Amino acid sequence: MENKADFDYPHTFILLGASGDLAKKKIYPTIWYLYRDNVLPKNTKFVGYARTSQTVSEVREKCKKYIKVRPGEEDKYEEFWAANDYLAGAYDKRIDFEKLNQLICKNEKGIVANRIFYLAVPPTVFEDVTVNIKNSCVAIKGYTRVIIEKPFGRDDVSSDKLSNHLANLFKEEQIYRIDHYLGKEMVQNLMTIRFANQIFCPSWNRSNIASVLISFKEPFGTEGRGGYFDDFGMIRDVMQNHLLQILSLIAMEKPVSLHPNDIRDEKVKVLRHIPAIEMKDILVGQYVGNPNGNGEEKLGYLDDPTVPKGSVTPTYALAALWINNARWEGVPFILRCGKALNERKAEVRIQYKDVPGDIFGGNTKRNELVIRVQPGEALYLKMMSKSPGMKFDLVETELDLTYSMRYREADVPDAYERLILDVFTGTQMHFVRSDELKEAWRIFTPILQQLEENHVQPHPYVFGSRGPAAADGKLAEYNFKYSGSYKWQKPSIC
Ligand SMILES: NC(=O)C1=CN([C@@H]2O[C@H](COP(=O)(O)OP(=O)(O)OC[C@H]3O[C@@H](n4cnc5c(N)ncnc54)[C@H](OP(=O)(O)O)[C@@H]3O)[C@@H](O)[C@H]2O)C=CC1
Ligand SMILES: O=C1O[C@H](COP(=O)(O)O)[C@@H](O)[C@H](O)[C@H]1O
Repeated sequence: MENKADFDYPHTFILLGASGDLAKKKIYPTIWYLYRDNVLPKNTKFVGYARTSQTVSEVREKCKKYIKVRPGEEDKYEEFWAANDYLAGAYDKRIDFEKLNQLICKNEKGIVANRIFYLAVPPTVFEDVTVNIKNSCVAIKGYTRVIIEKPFGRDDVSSDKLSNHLANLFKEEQIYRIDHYLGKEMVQNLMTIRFANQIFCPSWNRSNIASVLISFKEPFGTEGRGGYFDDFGMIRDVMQNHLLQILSLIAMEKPVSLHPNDIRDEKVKVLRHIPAIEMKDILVGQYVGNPNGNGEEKLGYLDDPTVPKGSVTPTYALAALWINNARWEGVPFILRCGKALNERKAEVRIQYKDVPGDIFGGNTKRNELVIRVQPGEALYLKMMSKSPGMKFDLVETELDLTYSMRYREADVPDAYERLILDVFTGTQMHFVRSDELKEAWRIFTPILQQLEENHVQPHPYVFGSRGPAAADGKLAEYNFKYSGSYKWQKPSIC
């Protein structure tokens, strides 16, 4: 936090794009939960702004489906909406932003007051909105912070343009680039797992680790969002941001301290060791229809009427990234993500090398440290043990930290709750810095260009399957061994 006393000043949270999907599904519910839990500064007001002419009651009605109000919270909920205002205005008219400024000033009473702008708007109006905030709406005394959502450009050139545009208007300390995966419990746990456990630190390197697999799977397709998605594709949607962020937290060196800039310095450093992805190291896929997916017909990506005919946009991608430094040279970091797959899952698998000098007749299996981000946060280490009893056989088993069992009372907050609260407290640890973004685009832009210019045909995979058949072959190629022999005995409480 810049200054603890900041929390005593009036704050205004301004949601631009307040009529949109993200606003109603995610941002309004999140600010309500933060308000309900009394973690926001006492005098916080909320202002929605968008082109649509509507009242606060209408906004409230639209959000109803997505907001949870528990019994006993009704009065607080009324109070929350009473702290809300809404103004309709254009994104490109300075005069409208001057009106917005007047509305914000109502809460401020001429003293020090802080303002947070959340840009839940499409990239097309991004530049206008930020210029208008700068010209008409910055706090006179107090801070102005701006939260922005991806896409942060679509390649290195457009991302640099956006970064330069923002840098001309705001200081880096004012800009909070959200990658909501950085707000997830197990992603935030990565540094603790690594740097607070002597057992992992010494083995976290090329001498011991064979490969690292970072996966994101979703069981649904683009579902009418195909038009938007088609312009970006799976690599830009998930791999270049969420999965690469996870990679950098797994691979970076220990930061000097927990200061946000020390952490981000290390993330940038490790990214600088990664060369741009080569064509030989990528496999892309696109889902096709499944007449009997989960008991009902599932349409293929190209069947979505909002998707351009014959599109080769990937809905699945697997890529191996190489980190050319002393710790990781030769260890493949496999990033894998896809829509319309068999399950919802985000996880990391750190697969250790085979035990050298085997004395167990080749029956040992590799250790694997699995960090399950979602669903059901868990950390488990697959290991070999003697089978209990008279025999001297080996069994594959696990050391298991399943959150729902170990921390039954814990309330794991949603990623957006943590991240928005971080903006109020002024901590940028879990936000993307501009130089990180630059490195991310350096790694991904060439391969995106090659895929697009060469119109590379994606491998088809059936909606609801594990992805293209060729992907498992790729995993083996990158020294990720799947034996299929591991069996987990689900505890009855799980
Ligand atoms: N604490 C907990 O909650 C714990 C839960 N478990 C559960 O036990 C089950 C098994 O554990 P897990 O570590 O996943 O065991 P496995 O090593 O058997 O891995 C299973 C995963 O491997 C992948 N896979 C399947 N076929 C192949 C193939 N031919 N080639 C390569 N990969 C393949 C699949 O994921 P994909 O489709 O993504 O490739 C599958 O989910 C899981 O459901 C796990 O969640 C285990 C331990 C603790
Ligand atoms: O950023 C994105 O993430 C979501 C998945 O988020 P999760 O928190 O539900 O795992 C994904 O559906 C979307 O396409 C992508 O833009």
